[in-house]
Amino acid sequence: MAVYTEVSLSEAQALFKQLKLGHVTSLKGCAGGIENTNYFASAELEGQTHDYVLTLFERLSFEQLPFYLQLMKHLAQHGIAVPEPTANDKGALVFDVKSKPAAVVNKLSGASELAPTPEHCAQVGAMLARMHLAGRSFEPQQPNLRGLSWWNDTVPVVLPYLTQAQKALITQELAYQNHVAALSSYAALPRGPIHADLFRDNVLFDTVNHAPVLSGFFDFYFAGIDTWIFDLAVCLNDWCIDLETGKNNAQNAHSFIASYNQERPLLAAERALLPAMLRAGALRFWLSRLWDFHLPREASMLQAHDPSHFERVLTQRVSHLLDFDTLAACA
Ligand SMILES: Nc1ncnc2c1ncn2[C@@H]1O[C@H](COP(=O)(O)OP(=O)(O)OP(=O)(O)O)[C@@H](O)[C@H]1O
Ligand SMILES: N[C@@H](CCO)C(=O)O
Repeated sequence: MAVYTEVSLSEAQALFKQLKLGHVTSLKGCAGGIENTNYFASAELEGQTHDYVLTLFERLSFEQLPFYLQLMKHLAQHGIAVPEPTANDKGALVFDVKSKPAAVVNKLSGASELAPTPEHCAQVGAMLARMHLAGRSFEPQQPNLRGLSWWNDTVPVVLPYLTQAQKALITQELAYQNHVAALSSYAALPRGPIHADLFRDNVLFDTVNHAPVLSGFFDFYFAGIDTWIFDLAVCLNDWCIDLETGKNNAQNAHSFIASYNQERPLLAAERALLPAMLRAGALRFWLSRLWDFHLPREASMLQAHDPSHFERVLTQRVSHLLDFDTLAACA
């Protein structure tokens, strides 16, 4: 149960009053999630009930949060289905609840799809592309804090915990990624705000007439400025991967890339570097999972995910350099 900090109805009431969201009629701790305290709240305003999520951030600070919340607000206001943070009179999006930074966003409907089909992938791919385009007019800058410089800092920290074969794989991959990052074709890639963690559990779908309808993306707290193709690669490494074997699911990948490409045609340089970015995405999550697993932070509430899954994905991505059929199909 992800309620690390208890919030009373009257504390929620005070915040909702400040935000002019009406009278809180229900407040329930949310069982999902492991990083933050989340409450589902309903509030009545002018005879209508609206549903919200009240989040108390257990890891991120008051200073770090505006980038993420402003990005969500910007995307929501540009027609992308993401939770929109509520501002107070002064335009602030982060508030103090129980000495923790807190925010209130609208609740998206639906549920995560943990066994996605090509139809789910098509909808996520299209909205990912639209999200990238909508992000072009977002001005605040914050790098992807889980990007190359974090990999360079963190690989040496996890090395002592690895077997010889794992050490070889991770150091060779890091060297390869440093090489890619130095290429002029990499420097020229289009970039902007990316989600950077858009896994199956960060997307919700409704069911309408027995068919899935994407209701939105959430959990933007690893977002940052990075290449759009890296964001696409992170998605392909989760939505289009067999979780048992780490193997590419070509049907899902084709659907994901084709619908992304329809909204925003990939540049030749992006196509050329996609295989390298698939490796980068696998390295990023293998590394963060190794780091969480072997070096749990003090008093951390995070339950580490299985690192070996992304070791398998990386191995697959390195040995099957490119799923040519998938890319060719969306050319
Ligand atoms: N805006 C939203 N609308 C609907 N449901 C939401 C929203 N935000 C969060 N949720 C629900 O709350 C659950 C927990 O949210 P989230 O995944 O952001 O938790 P977390 O603890 O912040 O992060 P983590 O994914 O790292 O555990 C989600 O699985 C989702 O079901
Ligand atoms: N999506 C990440 C968890 C952090 O949000 C992972 O699966 O390792």
